[in-house]
Amino acid sequence: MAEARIIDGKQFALGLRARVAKKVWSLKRDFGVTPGLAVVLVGEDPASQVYVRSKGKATQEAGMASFDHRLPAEATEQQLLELIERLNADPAVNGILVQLPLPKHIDTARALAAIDPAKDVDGFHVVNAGKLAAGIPGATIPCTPLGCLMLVRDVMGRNLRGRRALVIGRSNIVGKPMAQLLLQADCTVTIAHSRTVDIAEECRRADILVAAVGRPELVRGDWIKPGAVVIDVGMNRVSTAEPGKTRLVGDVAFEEAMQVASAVTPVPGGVGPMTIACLMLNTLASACRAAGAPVPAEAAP
Ligand SMILES: NC(=O)C1=CN([C@@H]2O[C@H](COP(=O)(O)OP(=O)(O)OC[C@H]3O[C@@H](n4cnc5c(N)ncnc54)[C@H](OP(=O)(O)O)[C@@H]3O)[C@@H](O)[C@H]2O)C=CC1
Ligand SMILES: Nc1nc(=O)c2c([nH]1)NC[C@@H]1CN(c3ccc(C(=O)N[C@@H](CCC(=O)O)C(=O)O)cc3)C=[N+]21
Ligand SMILES: [Mg+2]
Repeated sequence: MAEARIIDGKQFALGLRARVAKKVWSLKRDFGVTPGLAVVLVGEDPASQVYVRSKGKATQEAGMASFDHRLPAEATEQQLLELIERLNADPAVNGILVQLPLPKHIDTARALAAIDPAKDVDGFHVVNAGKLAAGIPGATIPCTPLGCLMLVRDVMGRNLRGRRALVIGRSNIVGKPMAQLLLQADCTVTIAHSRTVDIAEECRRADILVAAVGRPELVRGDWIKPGAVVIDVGMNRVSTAEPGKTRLVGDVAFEEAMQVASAVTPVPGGVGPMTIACLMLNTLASACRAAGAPVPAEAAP
């Protein structure tokens, strides 16, 4: 069989960001509104600093206002909650993203609950998670699952009815909302996790396989159904033969998957860039709702 198609998430994300930038411009022209995204980083974790910088750059490239807020690693939970309250009250801020993970002395659930659900561009607030689960329109959809669904539809078409989907991972930020989206799209959805008995066998049934685990190359080629579409969310930094040098690998053994699947996302260049593009889309959508302007259809899949 021929090798699988490599799903170019980087290219798709560039296109999405260009569509967002156009709509930002018309929102300015027609409603006099410039969307604004505030990113809050607590502490100096180098990986988080890299993400936060690329989010700020993407925000400006989309013509939106970017607000950067840094708190020291020792900041108290109260200081973070006060900052979130100020951002909730600031009309120039349409989106608030509190970069995760937070230092251990801060209660993540409490911080996320403090964000105004209308400004929760991550879609992590229980109001948005609940709306997604209950099928209530107007929810903000978490960026990574939304981006994954866009890539699946780009390959398989919009109609996913009756497809068997397996999501590996059940976190609130990736696995669970991913499963909800696929269910809403009429797939037959299974969720696997660390207590799943025979994960390879579950994988072999799946037409759509989404791996969001955080285990380098866990998913092997012989776990994959021939012709399946494989979405690799994993971002694992592993050491190489060269001392001090690291590289990024996904949760899927990419070369093996390419021999069996019909399409596979690479790491990097797959899901990661889609997460950022969907964050831009969600920020635009929040600004549209605040201004009473039509919400882009792509934000409500
Ligand atoms: N590209 C992007 O934009 C993003 C990438 N990521 C990446 O995606 C991955 C997952 O992230 P996240 O959901 O936050 O991670 P979590 O650690 O919160 O969740 C991991 C999930 O995988 C399950 N799991 C762990 N080990 C196994 C195993 N051996 N077999 C089966 N299931 C297992 C866990 O099961 P249990 O619940 O039983 O513990 C858990 O449900 C990470 O690599 C992360 O870096 C995350 C966000 C965005
Ligand atoms: N509140 C919050 N929201 C998040 O959405 C959030 C978060 N916290 N904490 C961390 C994770 C991780 N995450 C990524 C975003 C972009 C890439 C990305 O752009 N990756 C590129 C480049 C990777 C590289 O080269 O380092 C790629 O995969 O091609 C990856 C991962 C968002 N997260
Ligand atoms: Mg996200």
